[in-house]
Amino acid sequence: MIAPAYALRDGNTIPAIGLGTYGLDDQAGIDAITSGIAEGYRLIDTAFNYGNEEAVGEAIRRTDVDRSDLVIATKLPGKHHGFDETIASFEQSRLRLDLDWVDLYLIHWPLPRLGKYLESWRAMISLREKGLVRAIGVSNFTAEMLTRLIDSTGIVPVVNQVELHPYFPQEELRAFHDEHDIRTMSWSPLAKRTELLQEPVVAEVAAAHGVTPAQAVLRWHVELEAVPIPKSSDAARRRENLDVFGFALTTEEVDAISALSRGRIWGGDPDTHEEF
Ligand SMILES: NC(=O)C1=CN([C@@H]2O[C@H](COP(=O)(O)OP(=O)(O)OC[C@H]3O[C@@H](n4cnc5c(N)ncnc54)[C@H](OP(=O)(O)O)[C@@H]3O)[C@@H](O)[C@H]2O)C=CC1
Ligand SMILES: O=C(O)C(=O)[C@@H](O)[C@H](O)C(=O)CO
Repeated sequence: MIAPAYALRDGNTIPAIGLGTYGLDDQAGIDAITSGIAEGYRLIDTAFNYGNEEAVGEAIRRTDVDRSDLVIATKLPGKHHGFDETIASFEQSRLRLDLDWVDLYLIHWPLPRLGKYLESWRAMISLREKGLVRAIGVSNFTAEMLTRLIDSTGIVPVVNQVELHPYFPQEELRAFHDEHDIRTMSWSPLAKRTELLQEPVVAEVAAAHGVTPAQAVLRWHVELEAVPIPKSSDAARRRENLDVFGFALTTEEVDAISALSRGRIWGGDPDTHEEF
């Protein structure tokens, strides 16, 4: 199963679902990511701070899928904010990934107290101009932070990757993204397999379509036109997660799942969370 793709505002494309890789490292991680690509994943989400960029690079070397058909996303860590630091950090990521170019480069967290994300954004613009990065975006940015980037540089991030799942549907931020043609990416789309998959409403929607609870939740992301990046170390679950394009939810089903909303779960408030 190959997911359809969305056009990004800069002309690049992004698959409608990707493979999260946090925790997929070492040999098991290489095997899982290699197998994920063979199963049909074309978007792979990693980060400097996941410590697995080499594993992702090895999986890419092992696959016979054309490099230009893959979208490899990685992220700048907080410890490397600043113009020169960003350029140097990117080069480390690129070498670890063993790639000529990175498809999507994101600022992982804004760290507003540090006050350097704008400098990093300017560095990312220059990396894109040099052709080392195809598309640039951010992660965990608020509407105010996005506005600051846009007003200061005139360059709009193509994506904002944020915590998004039925417990935290992010209506306001998604509306802001829509206004500015920023594609939403959903991290922890299955809410890290908490009780979400046991919620009665999720089970009802899943049963109505003859799919699993995880598929119902991932299809909910697709209906929101957000790009979920579920992580699974298990081949059967990875295939299940990708297989969400043969059915559609009604507006009522989408609304019923969104009604599970209760707010941010892991305390990763972009205004205060610091991750270096
Ligand atoms: N930008 C950011 O700040 C952040 C980005 N991320 C990114 O988002 C990705 C996904 O988020 P993550 O936190 O991993 O959480 P997810 O919501 O993807 O949940 C992963 C958990 O769900 C389980 N799981 C996966 N598929 C199924 C299924 N079909 N049925 C039942 N259980 C399932 C996995 O177990 P198993 O492996 O055993 O299948 C794992 O325990 C990360 O890997 C990372 O790439 C995450 C957090 C923050
Ligand atoms: O996984 C990521 O991208 C993160 O930003 C981390 O916050 C991660 O969620 C984590 O739990 C690190 O301890």
